[in-house]
Amino acid sequence: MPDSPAHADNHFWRLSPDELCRRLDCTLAGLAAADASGRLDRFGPNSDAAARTEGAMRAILRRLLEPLSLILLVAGIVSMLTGDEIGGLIIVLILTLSIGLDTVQEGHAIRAAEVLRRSVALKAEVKRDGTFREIDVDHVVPGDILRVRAGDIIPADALILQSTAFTAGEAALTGEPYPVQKRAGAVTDPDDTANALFRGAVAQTGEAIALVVRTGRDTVFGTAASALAEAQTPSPFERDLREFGLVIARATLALVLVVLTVRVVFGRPVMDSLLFSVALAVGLTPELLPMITTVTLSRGALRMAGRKVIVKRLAAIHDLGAMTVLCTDKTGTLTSAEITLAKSLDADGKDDARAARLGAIAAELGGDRGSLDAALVAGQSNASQGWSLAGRQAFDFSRRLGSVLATGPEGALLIVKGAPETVLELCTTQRSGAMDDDARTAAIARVHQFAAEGLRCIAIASRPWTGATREVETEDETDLVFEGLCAFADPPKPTAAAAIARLAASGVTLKILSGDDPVVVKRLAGLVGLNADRVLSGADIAELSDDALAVQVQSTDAYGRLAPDQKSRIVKALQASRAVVGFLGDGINDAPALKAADIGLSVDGASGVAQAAADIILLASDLEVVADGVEEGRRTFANILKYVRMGASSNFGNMLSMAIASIALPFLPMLPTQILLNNLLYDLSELGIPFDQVSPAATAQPQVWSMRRLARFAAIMGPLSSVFDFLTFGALLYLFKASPEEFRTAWFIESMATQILVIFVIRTNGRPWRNWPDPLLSASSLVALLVAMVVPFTPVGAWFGFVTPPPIMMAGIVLLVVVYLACAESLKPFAIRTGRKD
Ligand SMILES: Nc1ncnc2c1ncn2[C@@H]1O[C@H](COP(=O)(O)OP(=O)(O)OP(=O)(O)O)[C@@H](O)[C@H]1O
Ligand SMILES: [Mg+2]
Repeated sequence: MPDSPAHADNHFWRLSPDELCRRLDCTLAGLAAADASGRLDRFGPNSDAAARTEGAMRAILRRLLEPLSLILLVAGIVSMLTGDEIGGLIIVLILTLSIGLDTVQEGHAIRAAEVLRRSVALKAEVKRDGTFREIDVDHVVPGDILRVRAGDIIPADALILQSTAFTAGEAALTGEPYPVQKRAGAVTDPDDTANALFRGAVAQTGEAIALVVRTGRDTVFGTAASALAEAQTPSPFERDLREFGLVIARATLALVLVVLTVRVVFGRPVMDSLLFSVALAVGLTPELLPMITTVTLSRGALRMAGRKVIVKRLAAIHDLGAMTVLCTDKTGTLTSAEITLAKSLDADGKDDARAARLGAIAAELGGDRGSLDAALVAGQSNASQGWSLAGRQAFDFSRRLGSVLATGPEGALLIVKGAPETVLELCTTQRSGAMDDDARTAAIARVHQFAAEGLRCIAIASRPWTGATREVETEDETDLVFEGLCAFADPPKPTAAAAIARLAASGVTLKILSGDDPVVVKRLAGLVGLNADRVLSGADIAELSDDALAVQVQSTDAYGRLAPDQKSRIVKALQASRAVVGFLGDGINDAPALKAADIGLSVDGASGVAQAAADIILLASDLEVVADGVEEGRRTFANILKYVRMGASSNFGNMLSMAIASIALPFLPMLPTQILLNNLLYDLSELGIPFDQVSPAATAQPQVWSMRRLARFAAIMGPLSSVFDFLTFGALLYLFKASPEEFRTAWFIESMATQILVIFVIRTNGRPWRNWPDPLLSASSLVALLVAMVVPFTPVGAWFGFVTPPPIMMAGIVLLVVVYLACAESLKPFAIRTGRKD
């Protein structure tokens, strides 16, 4: 048998189950666990194999092969061979150290984040050793017997063996916008795939059992197009960050070429000038930026995990911190997940258990996975005893209706349940006689009265089935007998109001986007402290143009009776006015909105589509957890901003001064090895940034990344740094009459001190002494500074070409550094002042 099932047959749906079993060497009873693990080795994991993490050796090689590293390596080796052993050795040593530092930090961070992401990996239900069990989607193998239910993402290509009311959404694969019916049985048209499931489609309704034929990249649509594919477009934050790196890289290249050309044209030694230019380029490139971002984000992800928030897409941490509006569905987040059956009434409103019993039969046999169904089943134990399933029309969130054809003591009975107004429309009689408009109005009035008491209702209807039993069609759901109402208690969580207040205080507005009755939504909104003056319903929204909706969503915080696509429409309407929108939901009906939102939040145990569409998974379905996550997100972002600000102002400013000086001065302002040491120590000083704490002010409001604000910051702080560099040059040359060696040493010290110490100014928007950094950041910067200060005075300094400067020169340097820091602190408010349009 061929190892790749792709060879088995390109059109597996044309084959019978028996033929496929023969080719796949399996039976319809499912695999034994041992067999399955053998198959996993043979066929590989059911995933996009390209997503493998790189090993340490590869990571090192990748960094070594970057142009700058390569030039440095060659330059170091050439220096060693041509007599400058110490100089060459230093270059190679520094290169090794920075690559090592980078690899270890980043590798560690990426692994930690990966472990977290795995902990919320999607599950699939397959039959192993005779029973259905949940396994990681990656571990599904050809030959497995698979069970999928509404809300799942199909994990592999498979042939349907059995199905009930099963439809699949294949829009992502085939472009077909509507769910298609899927059922077992041979097809007559060879291109008809009604009996096939494809990896990445979404199970929309019902349930199916199927034989897995292909997995992973062998599947018909591969892994790229499907709902399982994790490929995401970069967020504005990621794009800008990359752009920022690119801008600096281009500036570096231009600068270095100018320096090199000018020096060579003026007859300076070529090799010296080349090495100097390369060192300058190394000093200029924000080579730590990717590492610092990854490490900071991963550390953020770890801290968030401690607060029950798992991040699937790292950049979502920033987006969460930037979020201004959070839309949420109602059940489970604002209310407790445990909905309970409170009352069962007959058509006239009298207490009667029949409605609940029929509801429970439909829920148990129907097998949908909603919380209302769970409450029905729990409320009427063993209701379905003696009844068996003959057909079904799975619950549809757009119609808000579903039905079950059951056979039992009363014969064959169609049981319909759903939203009261929908079901009542379809009823023509009730137990006691005809069902007229008055009776309907009375029933709706009862529903609203319950809603005012905090109970939500569904209606139950039935119809004796005549003729042979078969699958239920929409047309069958007419001429129904109204059986009564089931009322459920769905009380607000005790913590909800406080969490909403906390979110509001931190600049995040909450909006309820529910499929439930507007009356129920209105009451709940009032209870948890939201603006409940006005509730828009799905019907209201359908009347509005996109522009009109964009205006309405500004002032309306509660919505009811929304269809799934209306939830995403509201999200888009909010985005139109530049809000950063989060959506929190767990149902199959929330998936479109989760995708549309800037940040999709779901909960552990939510339906597969919701989890797959989400960027962030909450381990506890609680708004408190979201508020915690928002805080962490802002904290993480603030730390990334520190590094970016440092790079954009002090580091870049210093290297710019160096480039200008190298053209203006008759000697090199700093030797290549000195620049490399400078750069290494500077990098070292910043290692503590991801661990740093953040002032409460920096997390109080949504933090949006803004290139404009960064440019403003750089435009003020950069020149300031250069002014002081030139003051230093002037003082050294004309006041202290420094020799080239003294000049380099003194400037090395000045440049290290200003670059490193300014972090204490930049890291907070307030006064530095009001907000001390984390000990780790203090330690990393002060140790780096100490090394920079001490090296010139030791024998090691001589290897780098340092000399001991006279005390009076050192005093001058110290004075300059102090004045620089004071100036930086006084200019800071202007550099960070935010314009109204930001
Ligand atoms: N299993 C079910 N049986 C009968 N009716 C149902 C069922 N599930 C949902 N409904 C009806 O459809 C409506 C919308 O469903 P649901 O409340 O789950 O939507 P939602 O948008 O997820 O709302 P929520 O904000 O409560 O999570 C319900 O109010 C109810 O009337
Ligand atoms: Mg819901």
